[in-house]
Amino acid sequence: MISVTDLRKVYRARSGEVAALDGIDLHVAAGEIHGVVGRSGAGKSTLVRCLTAVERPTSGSVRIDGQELTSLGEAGRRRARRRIGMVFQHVNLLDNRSAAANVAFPLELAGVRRTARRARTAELLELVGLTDRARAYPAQLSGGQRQRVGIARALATDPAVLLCDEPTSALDVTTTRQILRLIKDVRDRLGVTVLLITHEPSVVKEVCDSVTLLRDGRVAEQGDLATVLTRQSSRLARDLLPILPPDQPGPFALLEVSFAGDHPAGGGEHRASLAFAQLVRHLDADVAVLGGAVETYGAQQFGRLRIGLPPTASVPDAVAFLRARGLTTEIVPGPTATEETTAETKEAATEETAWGRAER
Ligand SMILES: Nc1ncnc2c1ncn2[C@@H]1O[C@H](COP(=O)(O)OP(=O)(O)OP(=O)(O)O)[C@@H](O)[C@H]1O
Repeated sequence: MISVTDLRKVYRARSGEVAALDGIDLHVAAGEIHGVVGRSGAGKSTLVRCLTAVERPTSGSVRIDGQELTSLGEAGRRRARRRIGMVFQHVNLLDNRSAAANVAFPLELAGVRRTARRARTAELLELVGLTDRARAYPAQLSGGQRQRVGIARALATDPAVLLCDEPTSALDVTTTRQILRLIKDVRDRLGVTVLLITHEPSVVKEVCDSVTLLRDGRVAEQGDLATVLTRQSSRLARDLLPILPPDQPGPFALLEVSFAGDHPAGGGEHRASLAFAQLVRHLDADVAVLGGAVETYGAQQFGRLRIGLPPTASVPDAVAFLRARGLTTEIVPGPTATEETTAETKEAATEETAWGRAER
């Protein structure tokens, strides 16, 4: 549905050229919710402008719903924009129009007749849970309600893609969660493809099926959520499943284990805890759980655990054992390892880096 290939946008500034986007590939299947996350300056706004054909890329291709945007003239770009519903951080509703009239506005512009307009507006207000606030003016609505009106308005012309640019950045935690649930609900009911741009990694784990981490105009990490969160040295996994560093060094070699799988309560196997129990038996040594973060989203459970191995245990053996059971396992380099394990740790860590590079 959304297909961006080798997209580059270079701005000429007084200080020289700035590559705001430097070879972006991004493919989002129909009906998927894809998150694009990145810090300030990563290139998110430039990407939004290229996707909405407001900005012409320096090179590369942007296809939405099968249509190439980069080669269109002004009229074609205007038409293409109608296939994209936009939701912004600041909703920009028309103050002198009621919620219903705001939702109806794009239908008026598209020349939809009054009766059809009314029916569609009622349907959309019902979809976003605002039927009883149809006559309220923006000043009489809360921030979350205004965003709901914004979502209904974006969906009015039945777009193929809903592009949400920082849709929750101005909202509190509870309202953020409600709006994200609404976006998911809208996708489930209408099958619309959603691209959600945000600087907050936590937004991604709430609703996204897949994610792209942008850094300095490039794709730093990309894939479905489970793959990205269990990838070796994933920056997103560290942000989304943070583990506090240990209070004090102990006589342990430290391993970090990441996993994703079906939630055990839903009948899924509890791969990680099974593997740890087996590891204890295999090593015939105590394995300490020193920290961790486990979260459940939908039917999936994601986790990162830091475990400590006693000096008697072989680190490479433990790493191989856990990896063979499908768990992403990394050695945490640090001063906590004993002399004997340090050599092994370094060796394994070198392998680790090479493996990471090979994978990329
Ligand atoms: N019109 C422009 N002229 C020159 N440089 C620009 C222009 N627009 C963006 N840039 C530069 O391109 C890079 C990416 O900017 P962009 O606004 O896309 O990032 P962003 O991820 O949206 O950041 P933020 O979250 O702060 O909005 C930055 O280095 C920015 O300074």
